Amino acid sequence: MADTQLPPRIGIDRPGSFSRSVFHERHPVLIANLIADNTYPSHIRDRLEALLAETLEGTVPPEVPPGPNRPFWEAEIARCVGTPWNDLPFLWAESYFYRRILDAVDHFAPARVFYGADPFAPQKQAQLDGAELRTDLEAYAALTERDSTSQDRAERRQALLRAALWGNQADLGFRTTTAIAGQSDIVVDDSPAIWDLIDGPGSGPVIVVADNAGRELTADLALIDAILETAPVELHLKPHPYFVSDATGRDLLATLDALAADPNKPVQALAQRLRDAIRGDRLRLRAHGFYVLPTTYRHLPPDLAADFRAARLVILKGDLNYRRLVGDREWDAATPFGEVVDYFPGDVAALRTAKSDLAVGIDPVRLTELDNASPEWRVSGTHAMMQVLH
Ligand SMILES: O=P(O)(O)OC[C@@]1(O)O[C@H](CO)[C@@H](O)[C@@H]1O
Repeated sequence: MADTQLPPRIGIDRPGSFSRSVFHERHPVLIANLIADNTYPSHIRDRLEALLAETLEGTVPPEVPPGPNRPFWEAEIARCVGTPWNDLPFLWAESYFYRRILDAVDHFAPARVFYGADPFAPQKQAQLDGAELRTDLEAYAALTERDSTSQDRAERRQALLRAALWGNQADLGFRTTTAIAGQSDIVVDDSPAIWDLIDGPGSGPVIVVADNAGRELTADLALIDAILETAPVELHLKPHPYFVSDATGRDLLATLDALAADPNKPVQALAQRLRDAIRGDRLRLRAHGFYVLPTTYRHLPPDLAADFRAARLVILKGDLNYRRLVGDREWDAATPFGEVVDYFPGDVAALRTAKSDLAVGIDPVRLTELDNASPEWRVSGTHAMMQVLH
């Protein structure tokens, strides 16, 4: 589909909309949490509160916040300076908001005390230490202990894929103001095609573009371990903190440590296999500046496009990757997935729990049922989808 045919961008101006609630209801709690969780001196707390006030009532200032991708942000801010936050596109505004948070807490300020510190680390660590993750790991241990027949193996692989899918509920940005109300439904399930691509011919890797640290990354790593039985894997991570719990390289290392220290032997063995795979370059790790930009996958940098083209499958995890894949726009949810993402350079699978207004590729009859039965299904995190283009 050509750029000119795309529907309008989702904004944050409409009263009562989900996107507006993210800025006007979620972000005040998010900033309060940052201030409560971290030992920030008053000037950093003041900056965070001023940023929040600016996003609620102010306009985009001319200063370019420090950090990577500077030329990109210089051009974007030159274009948007003076624009009221309320008139910005949702995805752009959120991406810029998180960069401004990192500026406010001195994340990119060399020689300052909080240089490089992750403002969301206390929340991420609490999830790594939490009871929910312990339960996940018990379930993993039980699942992997009874693997003898080929049917068991197929069931185990499918269980790991589903765990990685539902792991996306553990997103701490979403949980800032929303309690999870269970796992209701997989609205689209293209999982047979996912396994066919993973097990298919060719020497290219499966690329997994991670989303959240903690429980989601743990489930992703268990899935990656299963994929490694048939294909090399490349795990793509954020180069710096973003959208609260997005996984960085440091989060990966902390997760491997947590798995290695777990009392369950199968979990310790998982950590060992993953570490061996990293040492042996069968599991490659990559961070890329593209993953912290508000642009969509339509505008991939050439190096990532080449990697995606050479991969046997690209698995995009989570809601934000979905928004960037299909475009954060007012789609008719019945628009075929393949029509929307036909631009993608290779085979791609999107695994997300629905936590924002947009969806595509939903069967029209199913869509009517969903809209009638639970009007909040697009934003409640209780509905999931696994969609494939190949
Ligand atoms: O990418 P993720 O972690 O699945 O979700 C990102 C998210 O928390 O951010 C947006 C609101 O800030 C929503 O799209 C979604 O709820």
